[in-house]
This record gives sequence, structure tokens and C-alpha cells, in this order.
Amino acid sequence: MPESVAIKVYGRCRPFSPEESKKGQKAGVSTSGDKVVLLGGKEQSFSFDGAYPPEYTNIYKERCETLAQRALEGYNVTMLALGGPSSGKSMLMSGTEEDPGIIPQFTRSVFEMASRQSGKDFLINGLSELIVKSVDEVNQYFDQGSRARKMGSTDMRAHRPRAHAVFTLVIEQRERQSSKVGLRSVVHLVDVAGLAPPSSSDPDVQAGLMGIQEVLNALGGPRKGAAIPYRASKLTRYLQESLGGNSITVMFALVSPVDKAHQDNLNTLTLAQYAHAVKNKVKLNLDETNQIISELREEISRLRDKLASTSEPNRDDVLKMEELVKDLQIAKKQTWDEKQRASTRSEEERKLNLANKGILEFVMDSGKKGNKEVQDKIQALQREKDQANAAYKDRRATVDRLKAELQQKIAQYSKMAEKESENKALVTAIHKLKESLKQETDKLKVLKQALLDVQERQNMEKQLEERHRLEESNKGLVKEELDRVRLDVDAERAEIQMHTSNGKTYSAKEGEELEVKVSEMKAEKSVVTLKLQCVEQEKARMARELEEVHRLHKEEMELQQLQHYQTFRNYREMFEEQKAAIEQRYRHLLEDSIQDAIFLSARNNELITENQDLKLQINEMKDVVTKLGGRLPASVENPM
Ligand SMILES: Nc1ncnc2c1ncn2[C@@H]1O[C@H](COP(=O)(O)OP(=O)(O)OP(=O)(O)O)[C@@H](O)[C@H]1O
Repeated sequence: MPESVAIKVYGRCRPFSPEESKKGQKAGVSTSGDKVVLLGGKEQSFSFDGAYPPEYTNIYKERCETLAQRALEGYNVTMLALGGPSSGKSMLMSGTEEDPGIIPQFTRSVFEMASRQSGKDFLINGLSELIVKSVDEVNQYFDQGSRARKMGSTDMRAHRPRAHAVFTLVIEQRERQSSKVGLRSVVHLVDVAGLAPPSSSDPDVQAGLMGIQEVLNALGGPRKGAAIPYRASKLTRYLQESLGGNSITVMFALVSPVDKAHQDNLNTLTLAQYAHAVKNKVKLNLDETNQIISELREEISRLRDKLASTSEPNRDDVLKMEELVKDLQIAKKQTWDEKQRASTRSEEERKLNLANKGILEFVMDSGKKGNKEVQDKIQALQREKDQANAAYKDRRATVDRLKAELQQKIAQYSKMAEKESENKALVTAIHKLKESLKQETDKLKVLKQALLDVQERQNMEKQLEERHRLEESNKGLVKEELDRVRLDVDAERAEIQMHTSNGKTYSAKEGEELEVKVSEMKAEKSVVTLKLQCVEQEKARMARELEEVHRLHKEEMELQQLQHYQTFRNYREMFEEQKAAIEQRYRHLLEDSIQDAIFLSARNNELITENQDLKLQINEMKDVVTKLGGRLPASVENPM
């Protein structure tokens, strides 16, 4: 049961800017308790759920943090900043690096709270499509969006209303060890572009502003009770659940402190007053995708059995089947696994792009030291892959076009052309198209395989190159070490020889020291040799691991190929069934037409005979009448 929850509204007055103070601008607003008071000739007071004076800095902690918890419990949440130009909306919602606003703080709370809930999986889709895994990722996307949105000057005197900003997080969650239905909540964090005179040149921004005003008018203002014009703008369509629907909504009515902003402040507070009277219908959002999918599957299988049991399928059933399959495809895209797969796919694509770039850089600076031949090979394979990709795309387009044409012809055929010759032409066209489709599909398969082969070869080459580099550098290190030991020994030997040639004799103590030195060097040499053996062993181990990875990869590829083959076979069987049904229908039509032709030809012969008999009778009558001296009427004289 939805729970009736009022939209919470808080007034907020920003501080005077240094420039405003310097110019000695007059104050136009004060706050007292839950009230915001507009000063001036006639004071106007507006009561809300709270009112924050300029010096207050703890709004997030006090009003927003608990909403992160509610969002994680499965409730939709909206936080909306409304106000005239330069009233402090961006400062409140986005803030600055030193003083972050509601959006960055809220996303941080969501991730922190989610990470504390062990035993649950979360899927957080930021900006509607991108699955985000960390606060930093969210912030990065948010910054990009903010930069794109900033159109107007930041000079407070020269404000142009800029775009509305809606930052949306979709939070999906499920329990890891349970089949319980998951939860899915949507969070909208909205900065509505300045409620200003219609000076904006962007009709979409203006439409959004007007839309919000009209919706609030109809929800809690003078037009209360009238139909709510959500469809008036994109913004209001998007925020339909936030205003009067299923969402816990908090609105911040932002006012500028200067009396020059009186009209903007009055507009803002009046609208906020309307919002204060609105009650939303809030409920827990269960993610029932899996249940819907199994219901659709059951219905499809029932219908399939029904269609299979009759030789003349009912057209409505066929249409319904198509609809159900479409629904199933849509529902499947909503599953957790599919979303994760999509997310992984886009992540892999991104990594691949970066990897390609990285390889190119590596190629450029490794000309001197790297294995030039292997690098050239990698580049050539990359080119081959690009070409194969392009060819694959072309073929794919041809196959898609042929498929579409085939579908069209089949549809035409099933609508039953009147004349047999047209039918024949269509059947011939269908056969031709089928043939071309088959050929193109085969070519496509070959291309796809070639593409996979190239990719695999490219990976192998990259791994070989890496191994080669490691090997070379290890060898270099060991060689350096051995050379050093050898040089030491040579130097020592040369010194001894020099001394002895100069007639120097060694005492027993010196001989002993020299022997110790020699044995130390021998030990050092054997350590280096041992290190070399270790490196060789490590190399052999890595080679084995690489082979294992390659084997697993190959097995996985074969499995995938088998699955693709199975899918292809299923499609072919389905296609063959449809073809047999169409041909059978065509044969029945042909047989009926032949029967009709035989019947009509027999009937025609009968009529010709009857006609001849009638002509004979008429002639006989003419003879009789002529004999009797009479005249026949003209119509009998000249029978048709
Ligand atoms: N709480 C605050 N403390 C200090 N300065 C603030 C505060 N809120 C807003 N300001 C300052 O007031 C000016 C206007 O604020 P802001 O850009 O957030 O307004 P806005 O309503 O988003 O404007 P617009 O809709 O026209 O883009 C900025 O210079 C901002 O730094």
C-alpha cells in the first residue's frame, strides 16, 4: 500500500557576496524559525518545514543523509533545488571541491552505506546507462555533465538561465544467498535552472520551467484539482514520480539575500508554498523482472504448443506470439545479469581501446630495444583486424538488409497475392533471397571466425613479445653479473702476476687471504649460476602457465562456437518450419486454383454445348416460322 508522504520544503537564503556587500546592497530577506520573510514595503512571510539562514552550513547532514538510507531501503528519492538566478542552487547541489554540495555527499553516503551491507549485491547505474563502481567514477561523470551544462557566465550580474541539471542514480540490489525479490530505487537530484523571466533562448529550458510551475500549480496551487500537466515538458515527464507520485521528495527553496531579487524570490517562495501542500504516494520498489520473465516464458510455451497443434495457425495467435517474444526480449534486458554483462562489455571495450593505444605507444618507443619483427607483426595483425572488422560490418549490413527484404516478401506473400503468377514471382524472389541470405550468412561466419583467429593470434603475439622482453632483460642482468665476477677475478689475477713478476713472494698469511678471496668469488659465481637456473625455471613455469591459459581460452572458444552453432541450428529449424508451412499453404492454394480451373473449364464446355443446342433450336424455329410465312422479331433474328 502506498503511504501518503508530504513533500518536505526548506527555505534557504545564501550569504551576501563580497561584491553585493561592497556595493552596499539592501537586504531583502530574513529567516526566523521555519519562516522565510520577504522584506520591503509589505512584509510577506512563508512557512515551511524549516528555514536556513545564510550562516547555516549543515544542511546535508541534517536533511539529506537519511535519504541515502531510504534509497538503499528501496524507496525513490528526489531532492530538488528551486530558485531564481544566483540564488545558490548550484552551490547547494554541487558545491565546490573544498565545500562539496548535496550531490557528491549523497553519492558518497550511498556507496559507503552499500559497502557496509554484506551479503548483498548492488548495481548502481549513474546517468541512466553507465554502471558505476565507485564514488570517484560517479564524480567524474558528474563533473563532465556539469561542464557541459555550464552555459552562462558566472558573473552574477550577467546571468543567462542555463540548462536544468538532473542527476539520476538507479540503485538495484539483491540478496546474495536468497531468491527473494530484489529492490530497485531511483534517485533524482535536480537543479532547476533559474526561475527567471522568460529571457532564455533555449525553448527546452523555458518549457521545463513553465512545466514545473504548471505542475505545482495543479498539485497544490490555484489550479488544484485540475489535470496535472506532466506531459507539458521533458523535465516534468521525467519528474512525474517526484512531484505527486512515488518518491520521497525534498525541495529546497533558495532565495538571494538582496532586495533587488525580490520578484525572483517571491516567485520561488510562492511555488515552494504550492509544493508544501503536495502529498506523494510512496511505496517500496520491488524488482519483479525475474518473475515477469518466467510468466512470459510460460505464456509463450503455451501459445507455441497451441500453434504447433494446428495446421492452420490463427493469425491473432501468431501476432500475440510476436508481442510476447518482444516483451520477453525487453524484460531480459532488465535482468541483473544482462545489465552486468552489458556493463562488463562496455568496460572491456574501454579497456581494449586503451590497450590498443598503449601498444602503439610501446611500439613507438621500443624501436631501439624491442623485437622489431614481433612489433611489426602486431601492427600488421592490428591492420588485418581492422580490415576484417570493416568487412564484417559490411557483410552484417548486407545480411540485415537481406533479412529485412526477406521478411517483407514473406509478409507480402502471406497477405496472399491474387494472381498465381504474382505468387510464383514472390516464391521465386523468396527462394533467391533465402539463397543469398544463406550465402551471406556463411560468408559472415567465415569472417567472424577469421576475426576471432586474428584476435587470438594478436594476443599470442603480444604475450610472446612480453616473454621475449622479460627473457632478454633477465639474460642481460645475469650476463652483467657474470662479467662483473669475471672482471674481478681477472683483475685479481693480473695483480698477483704483476707482483710475482716483480719478484714479490707471498707469505703464508697472504696466500691464505688470497685463497679465501678466490673461494669467495667462486661462491659468488655459483650464486649467480643458481640465480640463472632459477630464472630458467621461472621461465619454464611461466611458459606452462601461458599454455594452460591458452588451452582454457581455446576450450572456451570452442564451447562458444558450439553454442553459436546450436543457436544457428535453432534458427534454421524455425526457418525451415516456416518455409514448409508457407510451401504447404502455397500448394493448397495451387490445388484449389487448379480445381477451380478444371471446374470452370468443364462448366464452360457445358455452356458452349448448351449454346449450340439453343442456336440449333432457334434455327429450327426460324425455318418453321418462315415456312408458315411469318417474320421473327429482330432479337430472335440476331441472337447474341
Ligand atoms: N552558501 C553559500 N556560501 C557562500 N557563497 C554562496 C553560497 N551559495 C551561493 N553562493 C555564491 O553565490 C553565487 C551564486 O550561486 P550559484 O551559482 O550557486 O547560484 P545558482 O542559483 O546556481 O545560479 P544560476 O541558476 O543563475 O546558475 C556564487 O558566486 C556562489 O559562490
